[in-house]
Amino acid sequence: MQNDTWMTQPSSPLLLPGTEPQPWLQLVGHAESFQVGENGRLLKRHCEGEERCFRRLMEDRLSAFVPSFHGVVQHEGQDYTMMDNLLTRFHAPAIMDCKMGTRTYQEEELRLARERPKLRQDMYEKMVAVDPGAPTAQEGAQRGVLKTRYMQWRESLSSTTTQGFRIEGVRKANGECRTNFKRTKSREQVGEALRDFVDHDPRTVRGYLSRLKQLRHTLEASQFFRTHEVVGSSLLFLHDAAGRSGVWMIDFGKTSPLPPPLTLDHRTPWVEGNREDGYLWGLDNLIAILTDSLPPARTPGPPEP
Ligand SMILES: O=P(O)(O)O[C@H]1[C@H](O)[C@@H](OP(=O)(O)O)[C@H](OP(=O)(O)O)[C@@H](OP(=O)(O)O)[C@H]1O
Ligand SMILES: Nc1ncnc2c1ncn2[C@@H]1O[C@H](COP(=O)(O)OP(=O)(O)O)[C@@H](O)[C@H]1O
Repeated sequence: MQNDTWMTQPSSPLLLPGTEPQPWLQLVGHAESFQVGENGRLLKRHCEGEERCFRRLMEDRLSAFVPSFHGVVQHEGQDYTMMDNLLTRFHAPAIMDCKMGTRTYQEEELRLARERPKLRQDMYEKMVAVDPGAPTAQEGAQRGVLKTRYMQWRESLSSTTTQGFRIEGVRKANGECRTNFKRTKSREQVGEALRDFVDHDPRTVRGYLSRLKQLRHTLEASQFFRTHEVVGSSLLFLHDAAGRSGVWMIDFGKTSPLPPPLTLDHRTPWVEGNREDGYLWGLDNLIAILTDSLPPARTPGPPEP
C-alpha cells in the first residue's frame, strides 16, 4: 500500500559489517518495497516486468537517465532488483517525484476490471478522505471502488489529465517533506509548487531545464521508448546546495512492451486500444511550466551616451 504520510521512514538497512550507512529517503510508493544495500545500491522488491525493462534500458540510449541496474539478488527468501541509489551522488539533496503521463493504469487493468470487477475498500476510503462527495451513490453503498475508477479520479483531481504529469512528493533542501499534492492541478498551482521546490532559485531551474531537454531529445530517439507503453513511471529530481542537480527515470513496474509493429509517439491523446500514455506531452508541459517560472531575460538597455 502507498504511504501517504509526510515522509516515509528509512527502510531497514541491509549492510555488510563495517560498511557506511547510505543516505536513503523514500518519498512515495509502496513502503515495503525497498531495502538499502551496500556500495550505494538499492534493492527494490522484484517484479519480472520491471527487471525486463531495466535489462533493455541498460542497452538503450536512455541508460544515462536511468539508475544503473545490477541484477536480481535474494534476501530472506525474497527476490530484489538491485539498482544505484541516486541519492548517494548528492549531499542532503532536495528530492521531487513527478509521475509522468496522462494515464496511470495499464489498458490491461481496464480489461480485467471489466471482466473480473474487484471492489477496493482501501481505495474507497482514500477517496472519501480527500473528498467525501467523490464516490457515486452505488460506490457509497458498496463501500468500494474499482482500481481503475480510483486511478481515473486521482488523474482528474490532479494535473495528470490536464498537464500529463503530477507531483507526487517533495523533500525540500531544508528537510521539509510534502506528499499532499492530490489537488495540485492547474498550471499555476503546479508552477508554484515547482518554484517552492527549487526555493525560487533560477540557477537550479536552468540546471533542471537543461537535463530535461536532453532527456526529451533522448526519449525521442530511443528504441526502448518507441516500443513501450510507459505508465506510472516517475522522474526523480535531485539537487543540493553544492549546485549539483539531476533528473532520472524510475519505476518501470507498469511499463510494458508493445506488440510489434505497434509503436507510440507518447503525445497523441489516448483512446482505448492505441496504448498512448501522454509521457512526452507531459514532459513538454513540465518543461514549459519550468521555463515560465524563470525571471524574464534581461534585454540590453539603450547604449550609454
Ligand atoms: O497514490 P495513491 O493514491 O495512494 O494510489 C496508489 C498509486 O497509484 C500506486 O502507484 P505507484 O506504484 O506508481 O505509486 C498504485 O500502485 P500500482 O503500481 O500497483 O498500480 C497503488 O495501487 P495498489 O498497489 O493496487 O494499491 C495505488 O493505491
Ligand atoms: N534508484 C533510486 N534512487 C534513489 N531513490 C529512489 C530510487 N528509486 C526509487 N527511489 C525512491 O523511492 C520512491 C518510490 O520509488 P518507485 O520505484 O516509484 O516505487 P513504487 O513502485 O513502490 O511506487 C521514489 O519516489 C524515490 O523517493
